[in-house]
Amino acid sequence: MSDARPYDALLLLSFGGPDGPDDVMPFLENVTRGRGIPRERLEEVAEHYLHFGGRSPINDQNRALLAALRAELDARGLDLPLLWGNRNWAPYVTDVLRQAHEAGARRVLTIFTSAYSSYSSCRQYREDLARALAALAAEGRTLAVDKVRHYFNHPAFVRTNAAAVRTALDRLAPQQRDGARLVFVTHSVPTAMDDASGPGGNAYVRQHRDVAAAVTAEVAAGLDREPAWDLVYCSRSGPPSQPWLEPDVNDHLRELAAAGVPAVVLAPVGFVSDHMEVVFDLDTEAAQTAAELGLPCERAATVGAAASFVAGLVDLVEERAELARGGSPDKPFLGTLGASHEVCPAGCCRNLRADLPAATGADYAGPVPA
Ligand SMILES: CC1=C(CCC(=O)O)c2cc3nc(cc4[nH]c(cc5[nH]c(cc1n2)c(C)c5CCC(=O)O)c(CCC(=O)O)c4C)C(CCC(=O)O)=C3C
Ligand SMILES: [Fe+2]
Repeated sequence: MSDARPYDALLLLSFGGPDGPDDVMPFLENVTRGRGIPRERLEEVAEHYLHFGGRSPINDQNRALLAALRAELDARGLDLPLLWGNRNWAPYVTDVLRQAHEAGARRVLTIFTSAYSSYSSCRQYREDLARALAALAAEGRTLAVDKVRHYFNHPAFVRTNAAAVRTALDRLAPQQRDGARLVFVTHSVPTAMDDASGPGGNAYVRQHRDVAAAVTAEVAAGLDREPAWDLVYCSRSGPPSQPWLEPDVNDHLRELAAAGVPAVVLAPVGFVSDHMEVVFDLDTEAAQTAAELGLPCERAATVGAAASFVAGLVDLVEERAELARGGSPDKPFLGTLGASHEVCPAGCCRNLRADLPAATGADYAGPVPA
């Protein structure tokens, strides 16, 4: 029987993005406040958004995911309200949690639109939640928030990505397919951020490598060979003096072409849907690089609102609820790292700039008045 108790609402927590040209600069200012991103980089990224009419794809992607989640919750008889809140653009998480509290919610379960550990992909969302809870506590509203575990190695995430890679391979001409390289892509982060990721450090890279290997193993099971793979990065930001994870996807495509690799599948496993990084950095920029090199290149779909992925997310909701009720659910995973924690250990994915409260962690003491 399906059960989400003790939770009385489910929150999809995301990054947010501009909905039109007038939103672009205020959105970018929200994202980069206090982060020392050079002005030229901001102007360049503003151009990427303006190239798409000033509208990020992320909001529509989230709306599609919400609709699919609602349908899957309903199909399992889970009638808890489904909310959507963002860090950098409306609907802002504090406003959404305030409305939820007004409607009677007291214990909210959260899913982040990011599958991995790191300050940017996990702890910063936990800080957003802590800030929202503190603001609401100051208004006399008390809420408790938990999150589902990291889902990078959940079978649903791995297998949905593997199916997308197979589909992309099938789009290549038969004579290119056999030697095609699987190039897994994620968002670059400062190497210092990776060093501080997860309980033991470097979790960001370790988790991505684990996913890449697990997806490749799933793909290989349907072929008569094990394709070669690499993990590369896109969307580097920050000052040039600061080391970020490399290689950049464009540099890597140049190396592969020089080495005579016949074709490439780009698999953006670092992104849960077609964000700006995917439609610009990969589908526009990297596609252009590959075309210049004469290197056949297919981009695999992101998990987006695929039914198999959405079913996995709702499995995680049920798993987390059972844990909260004191049960010991099965925690399925693929790869070598094991099922991740749902309550982050103290100091996990440390903020290198400031020490701020972060919800859903062992070291979180509850709402901190603003
Ligand atoms: C790891 C990671 C994820 C994945 C986890 C997750 O999904 O949360 C992610 C997601 C996203 N990043 C996004 C957009 C931006 N990220 C920026 C800047 C930065 N990202 C960073 C890391 C990450 N970012 C970092 C270390 C910076 C430097 C500044 C800082 O230390 O914080 C900037 C500033 C301009 C620039 O410098 O590029 C923008 C506009 C969007 C929206 C896209 C859309 O609109 O579709 C999404 C989903
Ligand atoms: Fe980003």
